[in-house]
Amino acid sequence: MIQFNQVTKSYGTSNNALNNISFSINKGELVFLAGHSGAGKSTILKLIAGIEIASMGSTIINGIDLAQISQNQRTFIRQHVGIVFQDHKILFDRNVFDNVRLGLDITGLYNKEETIERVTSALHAVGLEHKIKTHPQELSGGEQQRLCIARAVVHKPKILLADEPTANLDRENALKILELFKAFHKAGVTIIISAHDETLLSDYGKRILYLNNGQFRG
Ligand SMILES: Nc1ncnc2c1ncn2[C@@H]1O[C@H](COP(=O)(O)OP(=O)(O)OP(=O)(O)O)[C@@H](O)[C@H]1O
Repeated sequence: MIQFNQVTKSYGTSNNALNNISFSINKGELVFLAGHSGAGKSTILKLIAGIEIASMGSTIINGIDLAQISQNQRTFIRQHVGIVFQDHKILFDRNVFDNVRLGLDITGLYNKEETIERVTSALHAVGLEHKIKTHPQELSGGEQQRLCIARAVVHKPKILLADEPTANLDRENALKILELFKAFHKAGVTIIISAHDETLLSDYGKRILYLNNGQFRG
């Protein structure tokens, strides 16, 4: 379902962010991306989401080479991808409901009733249904992360990408967030989670891809 063939990504600086990497991830897999700051984890996620394009090599999602498609097709692919961004991208002038609703904008086809149903169901899935009218500044760090996850899944994506979703959380809250991803995984979603804290990941018995300076190690 996700295939990288000899992918190199350069941002025009002296070192490549990714250097000739190849891997594939099957439909329904849960995979962790581990590695130091600057190793290239976010770059892999951005390539899968079609936010960035590979400089060399091919990035294939569901048999479609992202380098070969039109902007419209790219939007279509992105409708099947949910992203939990590293910098959260929470809008603090809107309440929880409106922040989650933003996740539906990429599809934009829902009437008011469907919108309410989808947002409520996403908030229920992350245990935030009681905070629907709350403003984000009144949420704890863990709750803000749950809000980001609800926004990422509200359009029911087939692929869920999460960039350092456990950063800045204590171990207890980080484990709760990982449990949430496990629940989406059980529901059949393909999930890729980046994290620099390898000790957190090792207990999970899932596949871990270790990155070091834009290449896989081990
Ligand atoms: N937009 C950009 N322009 C120039 N260089 C970039 C850009 N984005 C990333 N890089 C560089 O590419 C390399 C890989 O960055 P990337 O963000 O993928 O790493 P990361 O493993 O996600 O790091 P972190 O854990 O700190 O988020 C780094 O050297 C980074 O400085």
